[in-house]
Amino acid sequence: MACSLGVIGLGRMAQVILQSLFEAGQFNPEEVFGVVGKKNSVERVLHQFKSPFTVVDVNDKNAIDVWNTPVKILAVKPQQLNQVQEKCSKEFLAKLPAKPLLISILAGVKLKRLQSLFPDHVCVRAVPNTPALVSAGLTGLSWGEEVTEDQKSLVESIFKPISQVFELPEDQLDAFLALTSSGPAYLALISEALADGAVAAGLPRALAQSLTNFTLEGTAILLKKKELHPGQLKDMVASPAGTTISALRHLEKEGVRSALIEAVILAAKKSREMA
Ligand SMILES: NC(=O)C1=CN([C@@H]2O[C@H](COP(=O)(O)OP(=O)(O)OC[C@H]3O[C@@H](n4cnc5c(N)ncnc54)[C@H](O)[C@@H]3O)[C@@H](O)[C@H]2O)C=CC1
Ligand SMILES: O=C(O)[C@@H]1CCC=N1
Repeated sequence: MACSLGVIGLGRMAQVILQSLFEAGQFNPEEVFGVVGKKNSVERVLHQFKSPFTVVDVNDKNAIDVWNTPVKILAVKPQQLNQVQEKCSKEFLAKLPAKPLLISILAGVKLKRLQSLFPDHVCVRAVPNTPALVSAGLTGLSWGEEVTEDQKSLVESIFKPISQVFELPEDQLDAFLALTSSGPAYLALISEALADGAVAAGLPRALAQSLTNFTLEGTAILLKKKELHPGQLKDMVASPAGTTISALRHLEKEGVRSALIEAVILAAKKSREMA
């Protein structure tokens, strides 16, 4: 049976997307054809999913079948893009009724480059993030030339069950990625550090981590629901001569605000360099 969805590269982010698509019933496992980079990854991926979908490694003779799918998610690292392009089968592409859709989630790689590497495809860029695993993700989308309204709807139907979707001009995608795709790692680091602080101040580890997560979640909900500016919330919490203002004073002295600003700028710069 010809598969409807090809996935090239089944690392961490592709697995998040695929897992969520299966859970949302958006694709059935038997409709999916996956290609991985190494032979021993086949077993790892199948074990992880526990659902029977076709996965082969890039050197398998059947790997070429992935080019026979009308929709593909390209999820290798930017450095692996040329290797993928070398295996692209013109023979299959010529047999497809319409130009197939290639959805690239690669950081930084521009539509212009994708279109020149894969001229027989209609290309789209999607910038997802890991909270998609719990349907709380964000995805930035930029459309390549020739994308039809039907293809736009199809791409949205892939990402909407797992994330809020934002259509953006392509030149904003690096900043979007630096904030939302890399963001979970910054917040995880902050979460771990805050829990360490609570342990140092006397709480048991598991309780400290759980309370930290609730505090982050509650704060995000409060800011969003009440449409508060972060500065307003800070002022609501910091009592005169109280605990919070002494902690905030220390954070400012250590340059935490500036470090976070620079972190996002650096991630956006790195994304641009990956192009
Ligand atoms: N991890 C994240 O949170 C996000 C990642 N991205 C982008 O998603 C892409 C994948 O990232 P990760 O999943 O984190 O990386 P990863 O390293 O976990 O996954 C890449 C996978 O591609 C496989 N691969 C290598 N060469 C291949 C080939 N020729 N054919 C098929 N498969 C091949 C590798 O074996 C590996 O499993 C990157 O381009 C990254 O910029 C975008 C947004 C968020
Ligand atoms: O760290 C990375 O390069 C990828 C892209 C954004 C999140 N993870």
